[in-house]
Order: sequence, then C-alpha cells, then structure tokens
Amino acid sequence: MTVAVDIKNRLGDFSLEARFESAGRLTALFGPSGSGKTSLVNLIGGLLRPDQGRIAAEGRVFVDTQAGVFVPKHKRRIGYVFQEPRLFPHLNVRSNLSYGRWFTPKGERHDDMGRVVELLGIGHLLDRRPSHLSGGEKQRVAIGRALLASPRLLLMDEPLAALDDARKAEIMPYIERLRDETKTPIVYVTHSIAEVARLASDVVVMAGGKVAAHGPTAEIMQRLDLLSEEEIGEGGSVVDMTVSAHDESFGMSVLHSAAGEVRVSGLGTPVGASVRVRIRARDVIIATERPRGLSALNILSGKIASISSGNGTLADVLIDCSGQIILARITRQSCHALALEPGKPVFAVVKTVSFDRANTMSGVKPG
Ligand SMILES: Nc1ncnc2c1ncn2[C@@H]1O[C@H](COP(=O)(O)OP(=O)(O)OP(=O)(O)O)[C@@H](O)[C@H]1O
Repeated sequence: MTVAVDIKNRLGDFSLEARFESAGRLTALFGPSGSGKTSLVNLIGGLLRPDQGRIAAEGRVFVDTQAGVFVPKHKRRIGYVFQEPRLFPHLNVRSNLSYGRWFTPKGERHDDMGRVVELLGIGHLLDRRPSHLSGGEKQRVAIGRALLASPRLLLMDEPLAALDDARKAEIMPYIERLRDETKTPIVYVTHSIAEVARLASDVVVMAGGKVAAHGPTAEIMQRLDLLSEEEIGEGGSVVDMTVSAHDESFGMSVLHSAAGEVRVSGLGTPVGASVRVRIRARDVIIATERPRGLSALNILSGKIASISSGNGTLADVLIDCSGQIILARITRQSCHALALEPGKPVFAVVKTVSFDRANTMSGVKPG
C-alpha cells in the first residue's frame, strides 16, 4: 500500500469527500481547476487537517480522526515540489540541495547527493545561484532538494504548470527516472492529460470534490466519459511496448506488444527498452477486412470487445487485440454500415504519426 485516503473535509462552501487507495509508483490526481486536487495533497502532506477520516501512506497512519491521530507535517517525512521551485536565492545549487538533508535523521538518509545529482542531470549547475538557472533547471533542483530529505512519499503539485512546452519536454524524462529508479512513491497533481498518459502508473480522477474514478492509467485513459469536451480528443489507449528494432533506412523504430507490431518515427531508445505509446481514440480507424494499398503502416488485428453509444453521432468501440485493449471513436453511422458487434473480428488501423515523439515515452516497469 502506498497511499490510502478516506476523508471528508469542508473548506468554506466547498466540500471534499475522497476515498481511494493506490499502490502505484506515480499516482496522478487529475481533474479540472477547483476539483479539490490541491486540497487533497495538502491533507496528505499535513498542511490541512480533515474534519473526518483517515490517511495512511507507506504503512504509516498520518490521520485517523476516530482514533484521535494527527501526525504533524514535519513528522510525516513527506517531500513537496510545488509549481514554483521556491529555492533559496542566496544559496547556490549545492547548498540548496544540502538543505533538504538537514531535517532528516542521519540513519534515515537513504539518498546520497551524487546519485540524486546524476539522476536529475544537475552536476554542471552545482555552483550556480538560482537566478542563473532556467525554469526547468530550477525545478530539477527543487526535486533534488525534496529527494535528499529521503521522503517516504513525494507530493508534486503541478510541477510543470509554470513551464513552457520545451521546458516541460526537457524535465519529463527526469520525472520518469524518478518514478522508475527511486523507491519513493509519488503523488502528482495535474490537469494535463499528456502528463497523466506519460507519467502516471495510476490515476485518481477528481470532479467537484469527489473521486470520479481511480485505477491504472491504461484503464482510466479509455474512460472518455471522464474527460471534458476539450479533452476528449486526447483520450484513448496507453500501451506499453518494447523496442524490437530500428529501421535506419526509413528513420523508423519497430515496437512490439501483445497487440502486435507497430512502426513509429525513429526513437533514440535502445532495442529492448520499454516505451509507452498513446493511441488517441480519434486516430483509430476500424476495418472489417485487412486493408491493402493504405499509407497507414500499423494494422492490428483483434475482436470487438464492446461498443458504447448513445443517441449522438459517435460510438466508442473497444477492440481486444490479443488481450491489449485499443479504443476507437468512430461515427455511429460507420458502426452501423460495418455491422459492428461484440465478438466481430476487425482490424484497427493507426496512422504512424499517432506515435509521434511527444507521445512516446519510457514505460512504467511492472510494480
Ligand atoms: N481555505 C479555503 N477556504 C474556502 N475554500 C477553499 C479553501 N481552500 C480551497 N477552497 C476551495 O476549494 C475548492 C478546491 O480547491 P483546490 O485548490 O483543492 O482545487 P484544485 O483542483 O487543486 O484546483 P487548481 O487546479 O485550480 O489548483 C475551490 O473551490 C477553492 O476555492
């Protein structure tokens, strides 16, 4: 068990009522502005005290209102990374990093400076002051400072929200390494689907102060009903794959998964590495026969698992490709024209561009 929350709390007119458990390495708290994500993180971190309920993490009970338990925040050993890095301006990077360690008893310090510096790629910045760092570099130092306090749990509250797209892209691989190479579980607040798809092992979806759904990322990403109108186009399947070859002549990489083989634009990742790809539901075409003479390179065969449609224009079709579920969003008219029904063998056609670099990421290793 990583984190277990079952609380009720009132903040002015806002009522928060959340219950979930997650054993994931990186649990994303995802939801629109005002849904209660930050309040939840503040309750876990001990900055807020719930009216009622229980919060435990890594086997330790932090709050249990019934039993009269409330562990104050400085005793929880929880690391915080905020949207703004909040570094000490008068200290250089090395001193900012060391500061994180002072509050941890010697015997409980499990991360050494060299390892954290290497993990976050900040070795060349150690003598600089924060004013001489880019936004992304500052945030990496802030993460390092939090890690060096050897936290039991790391809370990251929209750590990329203040950065532009280029800085976000620069910092994401470091958060992936943090997730995969340290033992510290992470609770990560975001309202970005791209961040959820890329970074999260598990997702808690918040809406209006309540948990609308929670579960593994692949499951949640297929729940288009959880997304807003603007976000729906971003929803789809998240598939963990392995790089099986690079085709230098066409600048492509070949990825393998239970669903079959796909070709994506060339990755710098070595053969054998895990990558996670996102296949947006809107980018999947369904064919009832294996298509020929098509420019799309990726054709996965499977069977229709289910179709959900209301009276609207669109239908969501789940295709079971040898155990890997691929979601397609097509028109209800196409569903009818192709006589689609559960059990019917079909081909899911995915344009290669759907696997563009921005959507291709190092995979979550199994728990
Ligand atoms: N101390 C407080 N007193 C009264 N209302 C509060 C207090 N703190 C938060 N709220 C309200 O609780 C609701 C949830 O806020 P919260 O910051 O947790 O949402 P959020 O999902 O993190 O939003 P965002 O993505 O914009 O940061 C908001 O309506 C906010 O106005």
